Amino acid sequence: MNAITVNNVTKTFRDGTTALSDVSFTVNPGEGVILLGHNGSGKSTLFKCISGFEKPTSGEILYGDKDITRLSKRKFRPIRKKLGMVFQNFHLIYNLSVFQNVLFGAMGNSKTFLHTLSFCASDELRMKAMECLDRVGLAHLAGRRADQLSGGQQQRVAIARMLMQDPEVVLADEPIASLDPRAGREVMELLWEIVRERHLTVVCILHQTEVALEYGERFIGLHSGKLVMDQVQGQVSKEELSTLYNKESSFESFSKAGASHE
Ligand SMILES: Nc1ncnc2c1ncn2[C@@H]1O[C@H](COP(=O)(O)OP(=O)(O)OP(=O)(O)O)[C@@H](O)[C@H]1O
Repeated sequence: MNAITVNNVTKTFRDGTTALSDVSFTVNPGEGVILLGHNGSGKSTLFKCISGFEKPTSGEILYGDKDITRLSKRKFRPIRKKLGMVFQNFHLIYNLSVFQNVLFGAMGNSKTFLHTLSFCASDELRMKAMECLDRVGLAHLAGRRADQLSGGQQQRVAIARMLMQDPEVVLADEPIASLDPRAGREVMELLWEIVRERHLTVVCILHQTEVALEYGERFIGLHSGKLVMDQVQGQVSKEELSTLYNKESSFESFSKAGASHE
């Protein structure tokens, strides 16, 4: 298992918007980090940089000892496979079955796209897809079209699809934002159970401060592109987390506990 180290990352887009400004922190293997911040604070940009969809303008992002910002697409591919993504809007293929959606999760590990189509997939892959669906409690819905599921069920399918990848790291971008409170809790409970049982590293963007406090071991806060909070559980209150959502907040009172993680 590898640590993820973000070193002095700045990202300025072509139109001059600086989304991240000199951001540094390390996520240790197996750590459960909640990333918080107001709309536009840079959370998604940071995720895109960590998952290789955006290149930082300066700084480096290490996966273990490899600087992913300098790797070619080909060299980055095996690392990309270790990064499982869960999105707010699930990103399923809605006119395909639940089973087929989960099989697609193996695409990065399979030799060709064809190997992940249900009629071409090996028995081994098919069995694994059913195991992943079973883990999220949806094996009985394998044959149903993805668009005929509730939001909570769709997110569970997305989690099963991610498990097909055998990820080391889970990057969850507001995984419960599209769900009602009850379904959201169920998804968080399931996601956290899975990351704990597999000792996965997780970085999860959340807007719900109570949920964040319940699940996070560590809280990283961004404000206008800057890292303004890095605290472990027990060091931070709901009120302090809430100040991250006020663009006018001043953060001088927060110590960045990052030093304790380095
Ligand atoms: N491709 C882009 N080109 C120009 N500016 C961008 C681009 N992507 C994001 N930004 C800007 O960068 C800043 C950070 O955006 P980002 O989406 O990372 O924030 P966020 O914290 O994820 O917000 P939200 O909670 O609303 O998803 C914003 O000002 C946004 O408008």
